[in-house]
Amino acid sequence: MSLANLNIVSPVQPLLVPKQDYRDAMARLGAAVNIVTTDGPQGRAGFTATAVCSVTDEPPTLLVCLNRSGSVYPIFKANGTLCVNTLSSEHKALSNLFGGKTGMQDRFAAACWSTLITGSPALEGAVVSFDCRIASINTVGTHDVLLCEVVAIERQDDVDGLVYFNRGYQDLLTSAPCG
Ligand SMILES: NC(=O)C1=CN([C@@H]2O[C@H](COP(=O)(O)OP(=O)(O)OC[C@H]3O[C@@H](n4cnc5c(N)ncnc54)[C@H](O)[C@@H]3O)[C@@H](O)[C@H]2O)C=CC1
Ligand SMILES: Cc1cc2nc3c(=O)[nH]c(=O)nc-3n(C[C@H](O)[C@H](O)[C@H](O)COP(=O)(O)O)c2cc1C
Repeated sequence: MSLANLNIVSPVQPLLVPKQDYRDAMARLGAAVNIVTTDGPQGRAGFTATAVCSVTDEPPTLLVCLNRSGSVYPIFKANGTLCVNTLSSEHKALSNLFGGKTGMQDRFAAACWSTLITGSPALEGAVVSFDCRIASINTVGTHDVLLCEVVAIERQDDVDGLVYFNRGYQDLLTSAPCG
């Protein structure tokens, strides 16, 4: 038999773990907290996201996983640009506000914003803001994976970071206390 005829994908599908087991396990995987924003022809929108990570530095690319059932989904897709604002320890209330069910006006009124290149809102006081154009989109289950090329960066090196772990927030100190 030639190698080309070998069936390397098993016809027997292994059973998948239940959704709640997966969520309980993912709750133990700490992650940075971000507010992802956009502005453009379809208007302004933003949402809290932990499903963000670096893909490659050539070209500088990160990914954002966005639930297609969210009110913000069609706005991001149509605008084609976004800004990933990584939150500091001062931003816990803002994270909850952008985490759903609040109108866009109220979400954005709670903080100060500027713009970098794309026009997507950059959060003042963010640990870092990555201004991006959406280069491609892959659909996986309930989410779209947005592959985003970074066109501008703004950093603040002297603020403490924020991590979401065990369904709660933890501060990340920029410099450990002396002693
Ligand atoms: N990737 C996502 O879409 C995430 C969505 N959320 C949203 O925030 C709500 C509160 O989250 P938690 O307090 O952490 O409790 P939870 O029990 O609903 O979620 C636990 C963990 O599972 C993962 N998760 C939750 N919903 C998910 C989804 N639809 N797709 C993929 N992964 C998901 C995340 O890592 C989350 O921290 C969730 O119910 C969900 O709506 C939270 C974190 C990530
Ligand atoms: C801590 C936290 C992390 C979240 N991470 C994501 C994420 O990575 N991707 C996502 O699509 N939604 C995520 N969400 C949910 C969105 O923020 C929420 O669905 C979004 O604000 C849209 O809500 P709306 O449909 O009420 O406008 C997260 C929520 C919280 C509180």
